[in-house]
Amino acid sequence: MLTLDDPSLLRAQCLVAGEWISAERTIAVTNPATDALIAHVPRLDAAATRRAIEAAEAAWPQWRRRTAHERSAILARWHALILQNQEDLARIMTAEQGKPLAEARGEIAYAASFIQWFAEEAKRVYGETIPSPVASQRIVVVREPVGVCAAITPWNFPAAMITRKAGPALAAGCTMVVKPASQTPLTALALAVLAERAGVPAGVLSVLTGSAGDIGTELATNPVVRKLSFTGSTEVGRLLMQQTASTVKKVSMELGGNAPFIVFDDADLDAAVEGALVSKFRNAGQTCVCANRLYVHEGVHDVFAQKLAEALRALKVGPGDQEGVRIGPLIDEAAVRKVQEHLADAVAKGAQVLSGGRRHPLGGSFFEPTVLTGVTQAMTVAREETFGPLAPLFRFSDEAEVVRMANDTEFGLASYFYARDLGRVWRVAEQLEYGMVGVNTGLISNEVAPFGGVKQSGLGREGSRHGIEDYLVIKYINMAGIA
Ligand SMILES: NC(=O)c1ccc[n+]([C@@H]2O[C@H](COP(=O)([O-])OP(=O)(O)OC[C@H]3O[C@@H](n4cnc5c(N)ncnc54)[C@H](O)[C@@H]3O)[C@@H](O)[C@H]2O)c1
Ligand SMILES: O=C[C@H](O)CS(=O)(=O)O
Repeated sequence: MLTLDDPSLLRAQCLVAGEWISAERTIAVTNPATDALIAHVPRLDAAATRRAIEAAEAAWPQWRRRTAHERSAILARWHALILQNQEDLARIMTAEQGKPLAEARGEIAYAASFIQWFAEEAKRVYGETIPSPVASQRIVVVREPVGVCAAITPWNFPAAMITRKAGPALAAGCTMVVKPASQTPLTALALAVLAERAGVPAGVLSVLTGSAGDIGTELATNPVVRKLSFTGSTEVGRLLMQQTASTVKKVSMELGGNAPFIVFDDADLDAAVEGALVSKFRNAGQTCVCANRLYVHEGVHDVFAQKLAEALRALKVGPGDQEGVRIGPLIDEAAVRKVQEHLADAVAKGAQVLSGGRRHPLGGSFFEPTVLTGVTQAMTVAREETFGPLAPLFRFSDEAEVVRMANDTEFGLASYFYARDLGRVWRVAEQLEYGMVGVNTGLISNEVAPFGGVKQSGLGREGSRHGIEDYLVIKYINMAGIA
């Protein structure tokens, strides 16, 4: 049973055009740890999406005319309300997504930090003047909100992936229609309750649950929508890029990953093990920046493998609302099957299970944190994002060879390596073909740095001073006839 200090935050309705609406057709939201029903949310369609888009268009002129300071003050209130309700929001998140409560609390704080960051960035959308080549002309450049925006977000970070988009959009003076993942809508709807309480005007922010295809296609093809920001799989990202092309929308794509995690022979091994635990097993391995391939120098491989396996054995697996749990359930049965497929393929091709390797005795979608050794580039786990608690170890001996193997993927989101030689740190950091590089750390995500990938891991950056750029357009004003 989900017990909240403020039960009104558990909202089984959608915020559309300033109204909370229900629907005859609904989607069941269940707890992945217990399969228990939490709530039914509306199964909205393209018509409801059009209403939200029309309301966003109608609300935009007034919202963009507010001063940056006024928008900033509303975002600051939203930030404060999120933190004041952190415990309830974390409970809702753990119930519908499964992550341990401590991680959920952390995600709520992380999500709130984007609202706070962009409340401040709203006041720094600067323009420029350019010396004119013509004496009677003056050249001014201003940056303006792009207009009605759409956001489609994944289930693994149900709060932060929304605020990482809504924060800069509203700060820039845009309006936004959000479609959260159907597995984790309640966190998004609770954030919408708090946005409304903070003073976000009707129509400026709508949150719709329902058919991904129906809502998504409307958001991707409706000409009123000028910008679409997507976080999710590369496969769906490609589809949305095709669909948005018909109306030439701005797009931000935060897509899949296949992060290498390299441990050199001069690494601090205890730090590397700690980094591997964070990078590989946060959210039970269900993050886009999880270490997906662990390359360990042959000179330290066996010690590192034993240390990692020993550290894993200390991690408690169980429902996220239980005290001390570090590894919650995977989101669903399909996620477990993908881990099993990667595991079976690797073992069939010669890998060995050092630790774990089975469904957890708790049953359901719980899986033992697993370490594989003897893994090679020929195995599926080297090419596909596992998105589960499976740590495949690859041996290497040569720096140039391991950089080549690390870059041998169509993905380019996050990468990590542990080394202490300064020359090696610079060489490897510069040669890794990724949007983000963690050096001697397994956790690189924060609101101040530009988060995003290269190659087929996406387009654009979220967070940092760059994150608001995707919600702005540049206008050049030439004033002639000046004596
Ligand atoms: N780069 C990042 O910042 C980042 C962050 C989190 C997750 N991810 C990636 O997301 C994936 C896991 O999340 P997921 O399973 O929710 O991804 P997903 O692509 O299946 O779904 C993401 C969102 O897209 C919606 N969607 C699905 N099909 C759609 C369609 N045809 N049209 C419109 N919308 C559609 C879903 O309902 C959901 O809201 C992984 O690949 C992970 O790497 C990336
Ligand atoms: O799944 C990847 C998200 O971006 C989570 S985080 O930003 O790395 O915490």
